[in-house]
Amino acid sequence: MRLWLAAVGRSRGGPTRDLFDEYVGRLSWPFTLKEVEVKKRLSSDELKRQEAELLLAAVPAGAIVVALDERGKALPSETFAAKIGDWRDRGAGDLAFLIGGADGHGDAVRARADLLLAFGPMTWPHMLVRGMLAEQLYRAQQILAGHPYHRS
Ligand SMILES: C[S@@+](CC[C@H](N)C(=O)[O-])C[C@H]1O[C@@H](n2cnc3c(N)ncnc32)[C@H](O)[C@@H]1O
Repeated sequence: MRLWLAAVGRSRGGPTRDLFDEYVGRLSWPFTLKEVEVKKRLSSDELKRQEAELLLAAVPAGAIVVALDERGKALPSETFAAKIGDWRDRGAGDLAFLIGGADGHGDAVRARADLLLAFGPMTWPHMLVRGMLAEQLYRAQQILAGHPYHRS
C-alpha cells in the first residue's frame, strides 16, 4: 500500500518540517508528499474550491481518501491503526491524506473523503498537522506490527 499526503502550502523547513521528516523516515510504506498552493487573492469559498481541486488532483484516482478536518471524527490510535490494517488487507493500493489551508477544506474534498479525521476539536496549524499525522501513521505501523512503541 502506498501512502500519499496532499497538503496546502509549501514547507520552508524548521521544527514542523523536522517533526514530519522524522516520522516519515520511520515509515515502511512508500510515502509521497504533494504540496499545492493557490497564489491568487480570492474569496474564501473560491480559494477553498480551487485548493480542493488541486488536492484531489494530486492523489491517485482510486485512492482511499482521508481528509484531516477538525469537524471530523476523532479516533483512538488503535482504531486508526485497525482501519489502516483493514484497508491494507482489503487490497487498497493507495491511501491518501488531505490537509487543507488557512480556510479549511472545500466541499469537494468533504464529498470525496472516505473518512473525515479530527485530531480533536481544536484548530491546529496545518504544518504541525503534517507532523502529527506522520507520527500517528508511524504509531499505526507499530501497532499493526505488535511493536511496544504504543503502550495503551
Ligand atoms: C488552520 S487549519 C484550517 C482551519 C479552518 N478555519 C477550518 O475551518 O477548517 C488548516 C488545516 O489543518 C488541518 N487541521 C487543523 N486542525 C485540525 C484538527 N483538529 N484535526 C484535523 N485536522 C486539522 C485541516 O486539514 C485544516 O484544513
